[in-house]
Order: sequence, then C-alpha cells, then structure tokens
Amino acid sequence: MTDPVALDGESTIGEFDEKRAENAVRELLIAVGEDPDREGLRDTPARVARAYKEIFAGLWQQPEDVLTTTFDLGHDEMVLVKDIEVYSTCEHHLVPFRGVAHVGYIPSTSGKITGLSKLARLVDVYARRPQVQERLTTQIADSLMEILEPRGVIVVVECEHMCMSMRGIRKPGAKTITSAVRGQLRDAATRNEAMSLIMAH
Ligand SMILES: Nc1nc2c(ncn2[C@@H]2O[C@H](COP(=O)(O)OP(=O)(O)OP(=O)(O)O)[C@@H](O)[C@H]2O)c(=O)[nH]1
Ligand SMILES: [Zn+2]
Repeated sequence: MTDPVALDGESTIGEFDEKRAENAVRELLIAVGEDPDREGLRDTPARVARAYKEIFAGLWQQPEDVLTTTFDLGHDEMVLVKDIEVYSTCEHHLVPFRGVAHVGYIPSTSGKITGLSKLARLVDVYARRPQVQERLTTQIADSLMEILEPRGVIVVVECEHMCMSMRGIRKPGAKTITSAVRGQLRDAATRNEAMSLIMAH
C-alpha cells in the first residue's frame, strides 16, 4: 500500500478505518431492522469492513504503482487488450457495477510499451474506488497518456449497473457504454480500426 492518493487531484482521503467501517455496518443493520447480534450476523460487520477494504483498495494505489514494467520494443503499432473484467462500485448507491473494459494505445514513436497485464491492473486501480463509469473511463485513458506517453489511447467500458437492475428503475440487462479517446486515436480511420477490433467477437 502506498500513501492515500488525491481522488480529484486536490482533496486527499484518510486511511481505511476498519473499526469505523465495522461500527457503521452494525448501525446499518440496526437501521434496516436487523439484529446484528443474532448468530448469522455476529461476524458480518467485521467481514463487510474487510470486504470494503478490498473493494476500495484502489484508493491507496496510484497508476504509477502498476504501470511499472515498460519496455522499449520499437513496436509502434496499436496494442489492444479487450474484455478486461471490471468490478466497480457506484458512488451514488454503493452497489456494484460490472462489465468489461477494452484498453488500447498506439505506443510512442520510440515504442515504449508496458506489460499487457499492467493494463488490466490499471483498470483495477481505478475500478476499486467509489466510482462513476465516465470517470473510471477517463482516468484510465489519462493515466496511460501521462505515463506511457503514447501517440494515442482508446478506452471503452461496458457495464451493467446494479443500481439500475436491482432497485430504482429496475432494468436488468441495460448496458452503459462509455469511451475516452486521446491523441491519434481521435482520427476517424484509426478510431474506426480500434472500434472494429473491440466490437469483433
Ligand atoms: N452518469 C452516471 N450516472 C450514474 C452512474 N451510476 C449511477 N448513476 C446514476 O446516478 C443517478 C443518481 O440519481 P438520484 O436521482 O440522485 O438518485 P436516485 O433517486 O436513487 O435515482 P434512481 O436511480 O433513478 O432511482 C441515477 O440516475 C443513477 O442511474 C454512473 O456511473 N454514471
Ligand atoms: Zn448507482
């Protein structure tokens, strides 16, 4: 774990307070009319606190922590990893949204690339935070641009939001698709090439 990071570049947050989370879950159980002392729920507040620590672990990670391995391979054509599983948490309702991310980039002219798994790790850094899908998408794109200095980036995220499925409007199956394109991938031809690779199954 590294130091807590600034979420929006300005404000910083404190450390994960497991005891406080545990107390809050206990209160929540009482608020919904449950008995937190009944046998099945006795360990639940502590368990949920530990789960939240994992689910929000990205709050203590920075993109630089995962985009560590870079090589100068001289490969200067598009690299695209598609169907990276995403599990994130809607910051409005604190329920999951899940789906896939497709992350592609055109390396710098020197051919600076990163390990393929690092792209999936980068997705996790930002997914494991209270999020909205649009910000998740742009944060992945912007951090790649900053660290790899590629000529272009494309990030497409497709997710189903549990806050739209299990409550509220109750439309299971509705998919939200967000994209962020930077640099040369804004050019129509290059963008279309990337999109056809992403959409091909
Ligand atoms: N743009 C965006 N909206 C989101 C995301 N996740 C959830 N939302 C929306 O956030 C909105 C919050 O709306 P509110 O009216 O404040 O909350 P609410 O009364 O619970 O809204 P409903 O979900 O419509 O019942 C809802 O429309 C959600 O669908 C996201 O990742 N991006
Ligand atoms: Zn929501």
